Amino acid sequence: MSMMPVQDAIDVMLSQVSPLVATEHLGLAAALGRVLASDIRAEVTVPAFDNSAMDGYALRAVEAVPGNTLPLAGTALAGHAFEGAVPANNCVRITTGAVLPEGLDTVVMQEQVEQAGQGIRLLHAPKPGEHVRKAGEDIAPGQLVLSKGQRLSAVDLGLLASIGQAEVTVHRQIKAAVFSTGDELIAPGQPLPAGHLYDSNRVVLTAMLKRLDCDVLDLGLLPDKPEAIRQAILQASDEADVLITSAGVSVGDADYTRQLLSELGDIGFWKVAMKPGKPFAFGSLGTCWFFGLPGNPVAAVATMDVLVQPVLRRLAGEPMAMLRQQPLAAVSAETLRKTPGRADFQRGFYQQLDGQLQVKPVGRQSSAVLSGAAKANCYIALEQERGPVAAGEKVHILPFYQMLR
Ligand SMILES: Nc1nc2c(c(=O)[nH]1)N[C@H]1C(S)=C(S)[C@@H](COP(=O)(O)OP(=O)(O)OC[C@H]3O[C@@H](n4cnc5c(N)ncnc54)[C@H](O)[C@@H]3O)O[C@H]1N2
Ligand code: MOO
Repeated sequence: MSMMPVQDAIDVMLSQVSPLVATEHLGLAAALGRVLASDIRAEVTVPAFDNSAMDGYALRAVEAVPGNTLPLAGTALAGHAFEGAVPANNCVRITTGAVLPEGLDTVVMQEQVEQAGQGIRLLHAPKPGEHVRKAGEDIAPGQLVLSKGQRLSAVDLGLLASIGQAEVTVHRQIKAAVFSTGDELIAPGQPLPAGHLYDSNRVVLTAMLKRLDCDVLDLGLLPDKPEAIRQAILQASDEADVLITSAGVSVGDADYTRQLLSELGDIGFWKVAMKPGKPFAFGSLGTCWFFGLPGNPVAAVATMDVLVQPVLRRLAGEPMAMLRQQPLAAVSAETLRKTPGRADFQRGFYQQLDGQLQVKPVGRQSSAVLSGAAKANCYIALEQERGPVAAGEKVHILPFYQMLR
């Protein structure tokens, strides 16, 4: 089987999955990171009334002649409006957010007046409407506030609260099963026998899935025994929407996962022209999608970020238009090794320097070494057919804020 270019692999997967249809109603406190299942339109006006943007004095702009003294007719505090009519050539003491009294149109900041007996003396001529927030200037009734498919941020939740909404309808969470395989693996916290290493992939993958608000079904650390792996695959296909495994997808003697998958389900494709991450497998087990990630820790992370992330976001209900990762242009500070044939996702650190982004590789670039990846803040994404990069050449980077870190 030949290697599939990265974008083709993403396109093939996206052409097959569609958003989970089930939805649920959640209170705002539980909705952070969830994906909206319908458009949200405002039923209210925000702000609901003309109000003051400053602490100061409300008046009529036509009566505000510098040097004149205006007597105080009363007080308007936030939450406690001034009731009644304001006599001609009077003003009202007002605080930020208080209702603008009937008939008044302008607010003068308190720093721009002098106290004068029972009133104030104006030091400047305000513009009509100065420091007044008009009713509806933020949101009008019927206005689209948030669109279906939007993943809710902290600010989005605040926006919903500001229009009086206490609940939202969101897509249900993706149920994602995860397991690790390998007789050489030991759970963290245990002593490490000779020839073994700790199972870090399951920890990383679970955390990355939580970043996308998935409900994780941890099927544990499995030995290289076909029967154990078969049971886990069957459980995942019964209970989960996706199964994400690491290791066992290459050509080694104990690489059972891919073998079992072709027996129990369908392999869509295997091998992507990506470094790290070549032995990635995609397929299905009935209604459960399967992603077989390479065992090397950095390869598992990179394939999760670049290949699996868009597919999970689509499944969660995000629109196609939101899924494409947005590379930035940067200048490489160093020469980079690269051979044509696979798109390379080197781990880099970028910063702003002399008005442009500059990037350099960090740590050892081996796909078995997590320490370099932990210091990086971006992938240096080198195109499939590109060769070595000289210092000073333009490259594309994918900042980790777009990734599942
Ligand atoms: N003859 C070939 N050998 C290899 C090829 C190839 O094309 N031909 N590809 C290499 C590449 S690239 C990768 S990546 C790995 C992927 O192999 P597998 O996905 O089958 O994974 P394993 O061989 O079982 O393990 C690879 C490596 O990762 C460690 N590992 C596995 N699971 C975990 C875990 N949960 N936590 C931490 N580390 C893990 C494992 O011990 C190995 O060191 O194959 C190359 N070989
Ligand atoms: O491509 Mo493997 O996934 O580099 O080490």
